[in-house]
Amino acid sequence: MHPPDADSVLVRHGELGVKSDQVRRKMEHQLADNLRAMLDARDLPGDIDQRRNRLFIHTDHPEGVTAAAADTFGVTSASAVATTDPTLSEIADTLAETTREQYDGGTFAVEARRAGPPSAHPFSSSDIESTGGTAVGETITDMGGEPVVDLDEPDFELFVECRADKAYVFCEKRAGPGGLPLGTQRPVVALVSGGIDSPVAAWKLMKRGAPVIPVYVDLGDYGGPDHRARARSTVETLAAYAPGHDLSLSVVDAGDVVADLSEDLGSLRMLALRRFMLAVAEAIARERDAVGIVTGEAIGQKSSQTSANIAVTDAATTLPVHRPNLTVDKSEITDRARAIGTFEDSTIDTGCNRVAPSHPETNASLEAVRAAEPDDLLDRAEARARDRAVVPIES
Ligand SMILES: Nc1ncnc2c1ncn2[C@@H]1O[C@H](COP(=O)(O)OP(=O)(O)OP(=O)(O)O)[C@@H](O)[C@H]1O
Repeated sequence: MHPPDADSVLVRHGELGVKSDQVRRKMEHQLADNLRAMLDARDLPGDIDQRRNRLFIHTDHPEGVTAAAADTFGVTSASAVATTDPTLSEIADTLAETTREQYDGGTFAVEARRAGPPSAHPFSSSDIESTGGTAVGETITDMGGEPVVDLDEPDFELFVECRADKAYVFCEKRAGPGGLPLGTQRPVVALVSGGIDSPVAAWKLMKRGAPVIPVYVDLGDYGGPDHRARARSTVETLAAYAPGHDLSLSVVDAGDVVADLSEDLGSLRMLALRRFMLAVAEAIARERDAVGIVTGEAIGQKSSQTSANIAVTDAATTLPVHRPNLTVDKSEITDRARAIGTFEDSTIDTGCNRVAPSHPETNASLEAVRAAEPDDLLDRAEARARDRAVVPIES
């Protein structure tokens, strides 16, 4: 919902404001680049105007641009605004026009913020609220309604932001993902299985500014083409949040490794496989200058993810393994997957064979796993990582 004469989108970012000037400027530039790429990816016109602590996108497609900004990491909220002169009468007229266009019954409120030195305007923010509120009330009466103000939970809310040179009127603050602009942290390798959890984990790292290098370990007969396709689809959905950043999917062939482990390792096979995957991720990270690995694991969610077993798998790599879902309940991870759009891809039935043993070890020791797994397991991981296929992903 936006004012009829909306000509720009006001983009707010949260955490950047508390950084030093130098860091903030760099992050704001990255955010502007990412917004530019997001608009291009969606074929939306817009001129980005970078101001201190906020950005404006001047556009004649306010709805689409608001949605694009609200999908961009680092953005806390976005509003399609009508720009007007910073006078009480112009602001009141714009509020009245917006009411005529958008009011659909119920209570209303006007919330105003005035910024700048007191000398910038001969009125206060409460003056804007009372003059604006009167204009809105009169418009509702003209429309045959009964104007009732509710400052706590209005059905229809209008906002005014009045600055020294311009005033902005809007009816919505569309929430963005928050976090930091993508590209303001060093990259990490994301182990993406295509299940519900790992795309969410990768998205969370992206939200904090770290680009991800997605890696899928192909399980051969234990996975199959649908399993691979599912992983690819989740990465395509993630890539839509990251235009301008390369999310090509590395596919590492491991069918024979899984078959060997399944034959020889009994209750420890999942741990050896997880260690193989982390070693693959580390090899790719070293080559691509990435500084960590992200997985979808949550403590205790599966036998390979007990606190004891995580210690054993972690020992396969010297890189930090980020597990942003570690303490998050499955229902919450699933809600997030639905919100970011990866849930549907993740729940495609793949009919893949089960690698996990019927009685998996839940309290393994590193010594026992090392003794049981093939001596060359981690070397094989390194070799497989070198031979990987890279599938381009469009954003
Ligand atoms: N085939 C795979 N390729 C790449 N990474 C994988 C693969 N299988 C598992 N992983 C990584 O190991 C983590 C734990 O594996 P788990 O068996 O729980 O995966 P899953 O249930 O198939 O998928 P998810 O954890 O995404 O829901 C995953 O979150 C993912 O980061």
